Amino acid sequence: MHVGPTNSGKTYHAINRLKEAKTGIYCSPLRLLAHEIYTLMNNLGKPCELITGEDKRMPTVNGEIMETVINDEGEIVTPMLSSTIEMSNFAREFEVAVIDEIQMIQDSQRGWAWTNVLLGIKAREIHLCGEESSVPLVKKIFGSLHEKVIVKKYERLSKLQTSDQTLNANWKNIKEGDCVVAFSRKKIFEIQKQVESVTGMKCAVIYGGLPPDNRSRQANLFNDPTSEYKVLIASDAVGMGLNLKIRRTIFDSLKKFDGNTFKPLTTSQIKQIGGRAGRFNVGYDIGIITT
Ligand SMILES: Nc1ncnc2c1ncn2[C@@H]1O[C@H](COP(=O)(O)OP(=O)(O)OP(=O)(O)O)[C@@H](O)[C@H]1O
Repeated sequence: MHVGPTNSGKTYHAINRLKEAKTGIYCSPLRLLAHEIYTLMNNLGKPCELITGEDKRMPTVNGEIMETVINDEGEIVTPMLSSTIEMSNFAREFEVAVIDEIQMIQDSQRGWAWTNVLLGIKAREIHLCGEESSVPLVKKIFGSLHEKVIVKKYERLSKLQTSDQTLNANWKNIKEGDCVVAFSRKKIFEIQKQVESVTGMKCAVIYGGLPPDNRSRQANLFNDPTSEYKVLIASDAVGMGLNLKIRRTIFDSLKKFDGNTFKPLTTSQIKQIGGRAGRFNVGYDIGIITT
């Protein structure tokens, strides 16, 4: 297990191990991250297939789609596979499996997928990345199976501070590198309109339902210092894995609708989402969180 706060290099170390493996699978919490690892592996010359709920892509070699390789069972076989967690492959055997954001195993709606992969994936070595809070549960599960769990703890690579001042939804105070987090698509577009009109800066937009290619484009626009997109308006979809050049995370609300009622965000959710600010090696050394 690679555990620690956001931006502490957990995924970096797990992916480094995946890069060395002859065969491997990356199980992603998000389509966009599955795409990222698919692209990374193929660019490294390790043929990698992509499977998400709405996309299936064969490996590419020098930008060209690779010929299909089919095994005796009629399955397409490539050494590497990057998939969303719900689309993980339980039939194939892998040297290394990387399961990202393992704390999601405690999620009431999607936790089943992490449980399935944890217990069902056929890999000699499983690397779990996520919050330290998931260690007791994972140890309990593997303990009952007499499997060994090694826990590696990481420290955050850049500083994270909370601000003692709120913006009070006064969007005039928005600055370059800010990311406003809101929890409905309607609210995201409302804020985008307001921020653009009062600051004159363009806003990139990221939310869960946005197709992955579009999401990558928005992330690239925001990260590119030469683009006119200086601000990001996003849902909590930014809370997982994306490398974004955020200076300050501004929560539009500290409550989120869970399908039944509005619930206050937990400390861990605030850290996960807010911790996107000040990401190591991609911009600002100190991240700031405010409302
Ligand atoms: N040892 C390292 N050398 C160079 N870059 C690193 C190193 N460790 C991490 N990074 C870079 O720092 C950034 C954050 O690392 P990473 O994504 O692994 O963090 P994480 O702990 O998995 O965080 P999160 O849970 O937020 O995704 C990435 O851009 C990663 O490439």
